[in-house]
Amino acid sequence: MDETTSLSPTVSQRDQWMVESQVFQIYQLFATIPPNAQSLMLELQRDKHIDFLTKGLRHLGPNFSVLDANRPWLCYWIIHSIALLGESIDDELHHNTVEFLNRCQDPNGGFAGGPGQMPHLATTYAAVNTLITLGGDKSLASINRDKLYGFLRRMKQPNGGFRMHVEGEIDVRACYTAISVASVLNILDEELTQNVGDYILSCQTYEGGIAGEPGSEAHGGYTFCGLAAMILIGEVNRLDLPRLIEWAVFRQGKECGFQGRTNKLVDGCYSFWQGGAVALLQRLDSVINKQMSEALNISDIAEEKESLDGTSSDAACYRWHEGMSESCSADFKNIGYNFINEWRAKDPLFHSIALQQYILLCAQEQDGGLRDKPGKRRDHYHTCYCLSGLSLCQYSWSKHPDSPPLPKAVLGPYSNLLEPIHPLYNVVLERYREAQEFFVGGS
Ligand SMILES: CC(C)=CCC/C(C)=C/CC/C(C)=C/COP(=O)(O)OP(=O)(O)O
Ligand SMILES: [Zn+2]
Repeated sequence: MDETTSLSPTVSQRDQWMVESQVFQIYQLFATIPPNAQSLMLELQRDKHIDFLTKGLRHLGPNFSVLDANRPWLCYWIIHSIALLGESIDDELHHNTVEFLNRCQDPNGGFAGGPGQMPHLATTYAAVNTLITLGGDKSLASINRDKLYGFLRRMKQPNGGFRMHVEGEIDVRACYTAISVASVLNILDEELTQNVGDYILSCQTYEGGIAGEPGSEAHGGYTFCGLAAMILIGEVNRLDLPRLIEWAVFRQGKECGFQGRTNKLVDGCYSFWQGGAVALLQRLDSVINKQMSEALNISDIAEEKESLDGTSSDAACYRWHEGMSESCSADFKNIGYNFINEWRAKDPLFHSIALQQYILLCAQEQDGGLRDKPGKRRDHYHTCYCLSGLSLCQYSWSKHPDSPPLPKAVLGPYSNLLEPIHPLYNVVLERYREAQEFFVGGS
């Protein structure tokens, strides 16, 4: 390779520079305009977003036929976004959505991507979260929990993981969606949780993040899924949390938003997947401190032992992981179940104002809807996950989910404030509480 070839940029470098230049142009423009114009630029276009979302729930054009096996997802992305904005849909749309999802429910349990299709864990998660978000007895009672439990058991694999559907892939998404619905519907038991922790642990990579499957690359989407699932089953202390934090926080770059994996482009949806993982880690203070102090003690002991008998520090590190699972599991077993009440938040571990800036200035379309990055088109998926990330940012300093954030925590006018979410399930907190009352309190 001659010198010229070695100096020419790679395709990924060019893509990165293009995105940086588009983002910085927006920030430069923002910096040069008067404060009242800045305030307008930072305003969340609530009415336009509601308009874009409600239209999508009533009618979608022929281009959407590619999402025919994802119809409960469209319901979730849209209805959750509307709930985050503090609004709800009218009675007729509410009724029609419950009826539609009921037609997606398989007689043998689980929800399919559309009526007559095969049940799938991802669309089951989307349907359950939608019905919880809609709320009300009719919506909540429409979920056949006994049959759903049977579906989850059929998807369970001997290695601890779950399959997405019959003969489908086994991955960390499947673990999260199965555990999340079982947990929120109060049907989680030992048969479902058995060895899930081993499977997820086998997906934590040398970088510190979590991959979709053992041996793959760490990715924000799977990292959120793996971490949330580990919290829900009370085994989060088994992950190497200091490395996970380091990997996750360094995914926020100079564009102010998050990337999904090392050396890839910023994308608004990772405001939730990565921002959500960091928000969860922020609340695991005591587990992380315990891991760190145990690591220090162990490495002191390891050094001493190595000087005595030449045992390698790798072996000591392995023992540290083994020891952790025994010594901590009793203390932290309940952390998943009590998570929302234990809201012992520290200051955010990510730059919350910078992320809000990316979401409002780069991901928001002034005509409604949010997107991946400047130059891309709005869509319902990115609208949902950009708004979910924005909500996390706004409450990231709050010591308790019920205390409204201080104005300085909310970038732009205070009217930008969204509803708080439960960070493990990504449903609006108030709707989660109603579901808890229905599935746990009442039964
Ligand atoms: C609950 C549930 C079903 C969660 C799904 C989580 C999730 C978003 C997983 C990401 C999947 C993935 C490998 C995307 C990479 O896409 P890419 O290569 O186009 O994007 P990138 O360049 O940003 O990595
Ligand atoms: Zn995206």
